[in-house]
Amino acid sequence: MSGSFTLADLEAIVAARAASGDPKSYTAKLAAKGLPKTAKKLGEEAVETVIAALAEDDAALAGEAADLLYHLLVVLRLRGVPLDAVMAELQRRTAETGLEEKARRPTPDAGT
Ligand SMILES: N=c1c2ncn([C@@H]3O[C@H](COP(=O)(O)OP(=O)(O)OP(=O)(O)O)[C@@H](O)[C@H]3O)c2ncn1[C@@H]1O[C@H](COP(=O)(O)O)[C@@H](O)[C@H]1O
Repeated sequence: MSGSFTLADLEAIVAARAASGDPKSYTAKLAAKGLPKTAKKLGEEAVETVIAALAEDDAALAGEAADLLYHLLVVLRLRGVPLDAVMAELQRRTAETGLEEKARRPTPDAGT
């Protein structure tokens, strides 16, 4: 059980470790590589999560999802986007259904 541990708690850990310069910190090492490398890593974790969702057991999927959320928080940190901004957007979307929100999105340019 995770108790009261939240993504906001992990966000604070990520912020502190990214700024720590601690040679033993994976977060510091990743942050030092910069946004392009970290974003690429996030993409890899997303693919690994998809593979786990389709072909692995529940524990493997939970592990890959944890890797994905952690790497997302590192990317958000490097971009200076607080988790609160993501949560505010998700909360705003609760006012309507996903399909209603989708219908309001700009349609892709058909090339005309
Ligand atoms: N939640 C995580 C977390 N999830 C995944 N990972 C790391 O993400 C990496 C993903 O593994 P991969 O095999 O995909 O990648 P890798 O080959 O190890 O790394 P690359 O060389 O590919 O970059 C592993 O090294 C994991 O340890 C994490 N590292 C840190 N945290 C949290 O961050 C805290 C601080 O960690 P440090 O910054 O290491 O002190 C920890 O106490 C945790 O709470």
